[in-house]
Amino acid sequence: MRELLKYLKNYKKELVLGPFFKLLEAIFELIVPIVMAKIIDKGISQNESSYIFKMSGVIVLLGVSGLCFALTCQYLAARCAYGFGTELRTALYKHINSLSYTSIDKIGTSSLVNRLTNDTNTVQNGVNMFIRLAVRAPFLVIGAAVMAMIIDLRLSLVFLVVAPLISIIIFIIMKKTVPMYKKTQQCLDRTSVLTRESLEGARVIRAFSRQQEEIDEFKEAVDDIAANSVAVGKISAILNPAAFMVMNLGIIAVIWFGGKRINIGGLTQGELTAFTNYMTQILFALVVLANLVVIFTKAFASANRISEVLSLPSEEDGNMLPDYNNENIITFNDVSFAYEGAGDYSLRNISFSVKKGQMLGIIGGTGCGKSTLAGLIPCFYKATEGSVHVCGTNVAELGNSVLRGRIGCVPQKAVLFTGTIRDNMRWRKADASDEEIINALKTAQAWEFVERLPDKLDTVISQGGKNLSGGQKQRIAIARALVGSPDILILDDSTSALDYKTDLSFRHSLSSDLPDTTVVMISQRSTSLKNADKIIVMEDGAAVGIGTHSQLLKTCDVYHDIYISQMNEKEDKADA
Ligand SMILES: Nc1ncnc2c1ncn2[C@@H]1O[C@H](COP(=O)(O)OP(=O)(O)OP(=O)(O)O)[C@@H](O)[C@H]1O
Repeated sequence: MRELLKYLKNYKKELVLGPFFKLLEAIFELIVPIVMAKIIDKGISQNESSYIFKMSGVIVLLGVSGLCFALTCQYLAARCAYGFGTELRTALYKHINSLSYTSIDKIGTSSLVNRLTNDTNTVQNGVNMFIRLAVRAPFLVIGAAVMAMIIDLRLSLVFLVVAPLISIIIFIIMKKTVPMYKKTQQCLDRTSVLTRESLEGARVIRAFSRQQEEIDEFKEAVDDIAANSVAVGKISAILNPAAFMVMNLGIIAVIWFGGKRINIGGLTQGELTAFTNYMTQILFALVVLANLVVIFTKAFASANRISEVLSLPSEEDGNMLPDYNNENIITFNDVSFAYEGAGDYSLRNISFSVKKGQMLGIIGGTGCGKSTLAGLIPCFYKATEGSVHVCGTNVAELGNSVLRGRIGCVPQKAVLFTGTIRDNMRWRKADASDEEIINALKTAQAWEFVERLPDKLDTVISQGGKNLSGGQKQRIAIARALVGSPDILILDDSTSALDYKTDLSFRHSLSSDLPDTTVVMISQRSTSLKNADKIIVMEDGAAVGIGTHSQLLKTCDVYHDIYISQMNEKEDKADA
């Protein structure tokens, strides 16, 4: 929580001046009933119209000055709250970008988006309201009570009964509703996650005709919010009538006892009017305080959720890659790995090494740990046991930007970003020339279709690359990783959408165009890995075979079975 306060440090002036101006407005508001009393007691009772006009002018002046103070406070509050919100959002966004995969997995992407948007807005609103009302409302309650006591101490005993009664009503209602507000916030969170998932997966939902199930699930979540909000509304609805009832009973008591005091000359009519005015001021201020409690409760809950993210450690920037002459560019020493929170190991006792310029193939059934193994090389996750070395240095000790700058990654799902093809191609190397980009596109077998596009490299890729086919997206994603000739290229089943011929041409171009690049290729097709210098056969997190294609055919049953089944499939297709 305290961590968030540092984003307010540039707004100290607003934090002091804002409530100060609101305080001035409240002081002026407290003066008005006194002036009213004077108008009644002197102006009206003695029929002094000039006095009435003069004092009415004072009331107008007080009103206009109060308005100016209120507007100044509003301006300062907005400056502070929105400035704070912007700084917090920027810092949070920067921090999220520096989080390790493990931390991102822990919170979840949808929840991170919510914290970055909804929660920062709620905290921002909390700061705004703090400046505008946190000082004013309690000051008005105390100030009005003091003013009433100054007018008539004995009559103000009514306050001692009315104010605690109203406070008790507010307390009981808040006690019931505050937890419900928290629950509503959780329900809103769930709705945001569902909205995000169903919009992102709209095509899949339609392909599986799951619209109704999604609508039902969404409706259930929205109904939860509605039910909660209605329940809160019903309880909160009691607040105003109950408080006003107590207040009006109080006013009756004040007028009753006050009338008697007027008769014996202990109080004037104007003072009694001022007294009742102070009573209503107290009531309104107490209701504002109740609303403030709700706003602050929400803001504190959101601040905690933001703090939780900010307290997650950033990926530290470690050492530079030293000059390295040993030929083993990647080495796994008895590596085991378990995802945080997952009961079981996803990788067990993996040991192998790859030489510079070689190609390492990884093959195995789904969920056997291929992507997990490849993800340890750029240190997306740190090995739980054992160590991973790149260029002879433990990746856990290397600076991530240094390490990842040397590695080109093509993930399983080709993700492109809004912008031109050229923009997307410059992700590894910001100043890559068109020639470098075109060479990378040629190696990835993508230039043939990019060249035919009317705008070529200037073609705009729409959100998520929706204006490209799956194979085209994959080829651009591969080309993006090739720009700047990385030392290591990781292809995570990245040629799955390519036909056999394009896949073959790509592999040929890769070995001729980037002879010094070490390639780690995950593939379901044994034919794609046939020429690899080393193939790791994975099964249930363990390496059940390591060797060349011909060695594995003889020594590894799993590999032999995969190869034979794929050959049979090919023959079946040829027969058909
Ligand atoms: N972020 C994660 N958190 C927890 N468990 C995970 C995570 N990612 C993967 N796993 C688990 O680790 C195991 C290995 O997953 P991995 O993605 O490495 O398999 P894979 O061989 O690449 O599969 P596929 O061929 O289907 O892509 C699986 O059991 C999977 O459920």
